[in-house]
Amino acid sequence: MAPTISIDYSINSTEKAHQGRAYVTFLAGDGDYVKGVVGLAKGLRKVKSAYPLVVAVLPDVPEEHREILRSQGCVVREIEPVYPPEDQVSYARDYYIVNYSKLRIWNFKEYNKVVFLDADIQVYGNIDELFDLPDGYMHGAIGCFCEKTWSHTPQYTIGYCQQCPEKVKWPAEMDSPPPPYYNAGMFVFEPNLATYHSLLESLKVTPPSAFAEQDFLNVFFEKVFKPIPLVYNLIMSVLWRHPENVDLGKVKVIHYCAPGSKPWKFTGKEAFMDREDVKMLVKKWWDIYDDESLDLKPKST
Ligand SMILES: O=c1ccn([C@@H]2O[C@H](COP(=O)(O)OP(=O)(O)O)[C@@H](O)[C@H]2O)c(=O)[nH]1
Ligand SMILES: OC[C@H]1O[C@H](O[C@@H]2[C@@H](O)[C@H](O)[C@@H](O)[C@H](O)[C@@H]2O)[C@H](O)[C@@H](O)[C@H]1O
Ligand SMILES: [Mn+2]
Repeated sequence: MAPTISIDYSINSTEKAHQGRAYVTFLAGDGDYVKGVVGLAKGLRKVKSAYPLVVAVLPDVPEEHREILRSQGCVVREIEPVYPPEDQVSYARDYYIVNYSKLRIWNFKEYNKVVFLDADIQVYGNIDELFDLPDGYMHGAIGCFCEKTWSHTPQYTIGYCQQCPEKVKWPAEMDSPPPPYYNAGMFVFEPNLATYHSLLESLKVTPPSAFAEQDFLNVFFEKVFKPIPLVYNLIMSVLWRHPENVDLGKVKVIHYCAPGSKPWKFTGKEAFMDREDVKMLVKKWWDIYDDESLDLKPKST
């Protein structure tokens, strides 16, 4: 009688927890941001990330682009757009209105922990440890108020920045300084249906503002926001606004959000784009994007 071999298909609790983890990015339109997602997929593969990259795509992302993403191992998931209430508002950049659709990822309930990354982000060091950050918080890296995009704010007017709160003191007559404000290009959270519905309900009564969903998320999660080091989301402009806060050799995540810094449309003509560190980082991005050995199915040599 052949021995019966019982195969244990039960997975251990660690593997089970890890199964619910994913990197998520967001793609809208039929333009070149798809190159950002391909670069991100290859960058995550290069640093041997243990979790899949899910791409939340708006309906206007063409099937051809979705196929490219699937061929790079991405999970492509269509989401419906989210629009803020109709209102007169001048966004810091006209297209920011599209970014409210990021809110749909709180409905990705098949995942219990998500690291969100903008498509103009590249990961140069493994960041899987972010999934072990404590539950119940919104983890993110604080941004910078020194770019012209902030010229409409009191902090910009008085020269205050959270990256160097001692440099220009917040005047007592202006009450308290703004609470820590994170850049919504990278954050760590748990999808949750109740939170998702609360976000959508709250958005219905929140007038849109210059930084669209980034402003909205900062207010919504203010009480549970936990800052994490800049190494996990270095806003490129910090390189020249706060060089004392950056050790580029230790940075794991670069966010190509400075005007003119998107690698796929880099001309080097905008302000600060002729810097050696910027040109090096753009080349670094292209080296990964063009590296065929990082394709999901490397072309047979
Ligand atoms: O036409 C667009 C505009 C934005 N995005 C997505 O929305 C994110 C936020 O926009 P962006 O990164 O341009 O804002 P920034 O960080 O530069 O202010 C992008 O990274 C993409 O993931 C997109 O896919 N298509
Ligand atoms: O829709 C609003 C966007 O606002 C943020 O970008 C801005 C903001 O961070 C400013 O602080 C910087 O000055 C600026 O350069 C940068 O582009 C997020 O990166 C993006 O994902 C998205 O949320
Ligand atoms: Mn971005």
